[in-house]
Amino acid sequence: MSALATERSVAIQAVLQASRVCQSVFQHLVANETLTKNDKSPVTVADFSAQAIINTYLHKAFPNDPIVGEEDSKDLRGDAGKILREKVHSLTNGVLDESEKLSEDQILEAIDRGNYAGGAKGRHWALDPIDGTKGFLRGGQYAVCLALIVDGQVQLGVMGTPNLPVDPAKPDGEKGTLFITVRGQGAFQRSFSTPTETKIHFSDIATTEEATFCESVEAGHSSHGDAAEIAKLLGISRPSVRMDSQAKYCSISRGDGDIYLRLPTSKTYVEKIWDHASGSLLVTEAGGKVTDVNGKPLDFSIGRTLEANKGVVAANTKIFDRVLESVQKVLSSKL
Ligand SMILES: Nc1ncnc2c1ncn2[C@@H]1O[C@H](COP(=O)(O)O)[C@@H](O)[C@H]1OP(=O)(O)O
Ligand SMILES: [Mg+2]
Ligand SMILES: [Mg+2]
Ligand SMILES: [Mg+2]
Repeated sequence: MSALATERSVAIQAVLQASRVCQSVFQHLVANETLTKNDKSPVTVADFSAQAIINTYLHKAFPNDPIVGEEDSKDLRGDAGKILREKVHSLTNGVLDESEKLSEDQILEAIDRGNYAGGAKGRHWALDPIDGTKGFLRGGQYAVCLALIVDGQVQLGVMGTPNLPVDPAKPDGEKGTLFITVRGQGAFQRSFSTPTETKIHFSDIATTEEATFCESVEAGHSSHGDAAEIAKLLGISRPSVRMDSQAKYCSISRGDGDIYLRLPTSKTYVEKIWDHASGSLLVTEAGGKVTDVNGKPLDFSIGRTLEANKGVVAANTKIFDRVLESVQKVLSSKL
């Protein structure tokens, strides 16, 4: 049996079920209701439900593994949290089998199992139950992201992207793609509906002129202006593909785009490990390279954040050095 085979299959089941609960919340609370512009509650319900489901699956299979999860149950407790708690409870159980159903207390307990501080020793999971909350609300891209970190190094990543087409050549075809990677074993994708996996890899472009950028929709999360300047230096003329969430890591890993930059927009923002753990391993296993904007490897050994890093540069290995050089040229001119 290959290394981490059990972890791989548990992570796949957990992410699939969590992705289904997100789809169900979207159908129940977003698609069928008129939302006021600032009503973020549907995504909150989906966030909590997805974290409860994944932590329950992980705890059942690996009771001693700690979890670094983005959410905690504070907003679901007491009288103030009653309405939200009831929604999370009913929507979570709506996708679970009869034997798996959870009580309200079990849901709260499961969510709070994500309170681990992280660090350099031993193994722990890193979970972003929904990455790309804005994408979720727009019916655009979002991702359920789970990674296993051992002694500070990401060893396994599974990402569910409910709105990403299975076949990029058929944008109106089946949606719901799962991305799976284990260190040293390559990168794979499959649909939500069929377990057959296909190996994925970066496109085989050799020059930056042929490249396409994949960037955040939100300019507040990564500077569009700096990206445009970098594109110019690299001779890129194709328009950037903009999408929310870690689906950007997935897209470049299967060759839909070639470069993903997260260019700091503030001096104070610190990236979180759950936003990059699974995506960065997917990229390296698919033939790409990832560092921060200073060319330093992402350091997952510090705790819940990537405190030692600034921004992210991910690209096809063949063009990576030129991309990083241009990133540094543009960013250093801003200092
Ligand atoms: N100022 C910021 N710079 C970079 N990333 C940010 C910033 N503020 C929030 N984020 C995170 O960016 C991710 C979404 O990125 P994108 O726009 O590329 O889809 C989310 O995980 C979000 O965190 P959070 O989940 O706390 O909102
Ligand atoms: Mg996130
Ligand atoms: Mg999130
Ligand atoms: Mg968040």
